[in-house]
Amino acid sequence: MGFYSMAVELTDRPCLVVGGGQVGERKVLNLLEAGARVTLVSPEVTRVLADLALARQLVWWRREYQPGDITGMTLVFAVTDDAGLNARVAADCHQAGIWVNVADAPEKCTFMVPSVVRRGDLQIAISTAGKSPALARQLRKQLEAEIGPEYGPWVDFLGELRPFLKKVWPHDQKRREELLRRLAGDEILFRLVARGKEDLAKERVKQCLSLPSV
Ligand SMILES: C[C@@]1(CC(=O)O)c2cc3[nH]c(cc4nc(cc5[nH]c(cc(n2)[C@H]1CCC(=O)O)[C@@](C)(CC(=O)O)[C@@H]5CCC(=O)O)C(CC(=O)O)=C4CCC(=O)O)c(CCC(=O)O)c3CC(=O)O
Ligand SMILES: NC(=O)C1=CN([C@@H]2O[C@H](COP(=O)(O)OP(=O)(O)OC[C@H]3O[C@@H](n4cnc5c(N)ncnc54)[C@H](O)[C@@H]3O)[C@@H](O)[C@H]2O)C=CC1
Repeated sequence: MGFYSMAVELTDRPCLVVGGGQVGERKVLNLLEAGARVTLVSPEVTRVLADLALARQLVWWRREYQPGDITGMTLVFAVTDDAGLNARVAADCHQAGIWVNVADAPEKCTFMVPSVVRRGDLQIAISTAGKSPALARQLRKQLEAEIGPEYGPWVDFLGELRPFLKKVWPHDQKRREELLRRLAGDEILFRLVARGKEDLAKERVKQCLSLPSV
C-alpha cells in the first residue's frame, strides 16, 4: 500500500523524541527547524542535543521513557537503541491515537520521515516507504546539485505574484492559471531573480501581462 505525503504545520506543536543518540539528534534538528516545541526523553544524549537543552531550545527529561510521556503530544519519535522499548512506545501511541515514528521498525510507523531538499520555502521530499533510506539520501544529494539555492528567492518571487494577479484578474481564473504556469517556467525571469534583480523581473511580468493569453 502506498504512503500519503503531507507538508505538516508544526509551529509550537508539542513533539516527543524518545532517545537522544545520532538518529534522535537528526530528528530533533529537523523538528526545531520546523518550529516544533520539542521534548526529549533520554538518560543520555549527544553533545549537540545537550547544548540545545542548555540553550533552552528544547526540554530534556534526563531519564528513561515512561508511558505517560506521550500524553498531549502531536508527534512521537521512538528512536532508542532498545527495540523492545521502541515497540512499547509505538504500542502506547497506537492505543492513544498519536502519530508515531519508529526508527528501527518501519512496519510500526504511522508516519515515516522523508529525505528533504530545502531551498527556502521550497521542499522536495523523497520517500522509499522504508525500502532504502540510503537511496533517498543519494537522490537528495543528486537533486541538491541540480536545484540550487536560487530556488529559494524564486519561490518567494512567484509567491508574491499570485496575490497580485488575483487582484489584477479577480474573476478570470483560467487566465491567471495560464500566466502563472508560463511565469513559473520562465528562464529569463528565473535568472533575473537569481541575480537579485527582482525589480527588472517585475517589469518583465508587466510586459507579459499585456501579451495575449496562450
Ligand atoms: C523507515 C524509516 C523510519 C524513519 O526514521 O522515519 C527509516 C528506517 C531505518 N533507517 C535505517 C538506516 C539508515 N537510515 C539512513 C538515513 C535516513 N533515514 C531516513 C528515514 C527513514 N529511515 C524512514 C524511511 C524513509 C524512506 O525510506 O522513505 C531519512 C531519509 C530521514 C531522516 O531520518 O531524517 C535519513 C536520510 C536523511 C538524509 O540524509 O537526507 C541511512 C543512510 C545514512 O545514514 O547514510 C541508513 C543506513 C543505510 C540504509 O540502511 O539504507 C534503518 C536500518 C538501521 C539498522 O540497520 O540498524 C532503518 C530501520 C529499518 O529499515 O528496519
Ligand atoms: N530511522 C533511521 O533513520 C535510522 C534508524 N536506526 C535505528 O535507530 C536506532 C537508534 O540509533 P542511534 O541513534 O544511532 O543509537 P544511539 O545508541 O546513538 O542512541 C540511542 C539513544 O537511546 C537512548 N535510550 C536508551 N534506552 C532508553 C530509554 N529506555 N528511554 C529513553 N531513551 C533511551 C540512549 O540514552 C541513547 O541516547 C538504532 O537501534 C537503529 O536500529 C539507525 C540508523 C538510521
